[in-house]
Amino acid sequence: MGSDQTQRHQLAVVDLTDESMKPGSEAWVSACGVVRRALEEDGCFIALYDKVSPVLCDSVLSALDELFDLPVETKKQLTSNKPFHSYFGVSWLPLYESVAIDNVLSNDGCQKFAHIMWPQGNDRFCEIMTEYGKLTEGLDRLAKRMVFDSYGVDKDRCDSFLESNDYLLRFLKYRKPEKDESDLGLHAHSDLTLLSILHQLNFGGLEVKPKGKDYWIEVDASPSSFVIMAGDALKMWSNGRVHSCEHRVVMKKTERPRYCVGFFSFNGKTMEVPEELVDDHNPLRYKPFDNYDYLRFCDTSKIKDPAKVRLATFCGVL
Ligand SMILES: O=C(O)CCC(=O)C(=O)O
Ligand SMILES: [Fe+2]
Repeated sequence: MGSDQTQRHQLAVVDLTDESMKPGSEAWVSACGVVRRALEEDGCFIALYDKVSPVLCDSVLSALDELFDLPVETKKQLTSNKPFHSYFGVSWLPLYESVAIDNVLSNDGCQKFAHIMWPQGNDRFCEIMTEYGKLTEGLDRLAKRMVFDSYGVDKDRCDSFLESNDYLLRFLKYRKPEKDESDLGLHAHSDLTLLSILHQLNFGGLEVKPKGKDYWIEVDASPSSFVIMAGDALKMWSNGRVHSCEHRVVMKKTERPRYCVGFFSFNGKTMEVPEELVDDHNPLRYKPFDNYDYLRFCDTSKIKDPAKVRLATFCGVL
């Protein structure tokens, strides 16, 4: 449906490489407006961010080749008591496989992961992923600060919110489809996160569906462009203003596997809608909630419900 519409619908691009864009400056205020509109209408925007260098991207790519070459039995040893934090590979998504480092920025997050994958550990892998994680955290903080600013929620509240953010660094590999196999890499879904930052390392394939539309927009890959997407938790925090982005992956015709890195944020403390986002036109829609309770809630059959329904059943104000 509507390939013309798809071509006309461009996702917002926000250039965060501009060092002069400091909070409070004219450029910052205008960019915050773009971010807010994009998250409300499309659920995502493209951030241009050059702190993660092409050299680091290449190192991540080689590290991922090495990681995914390990036997499936080894990767399956990655388990977690948090839902959606373990190895993921299922027969109904034959092209897709992923593993993740929980608490990637903690002292032992990477080390614990590396010891599961390589019994002797892997210092080089940890160095690369720690550097990558820190730089991507910078982008996450910037994006959240822009969201808070755009809704008039002050810096101190943003800082204290960020203090209780947890980060999961997920590595995703998609093999090329065999002849007669579907090219669907990952089914349409929205994430349970606050923000999901997706970095398509070598090939595109990610598609997003803008709010209320019936077409998909392809997102190009480049080392310096990151897709910043709102998840269900940010939708609840924003009193339903932000759209929790629906997305999927359709594999391109490539010989090489596609690699993507997802930097997913959750909040470890009870979250509530800030008072700035509630008024007569926008009455309170969600009760205070716990992000990890929400993951546990979705871990059962609820994950199959449309995002709107599962959010309302989880903590909607009746
Ligand atoms: O591979 C991608 O581009 C998307 C991954 C994704 O949507 C996810 O892990 O939730
Ligand atoms: Fe996703």
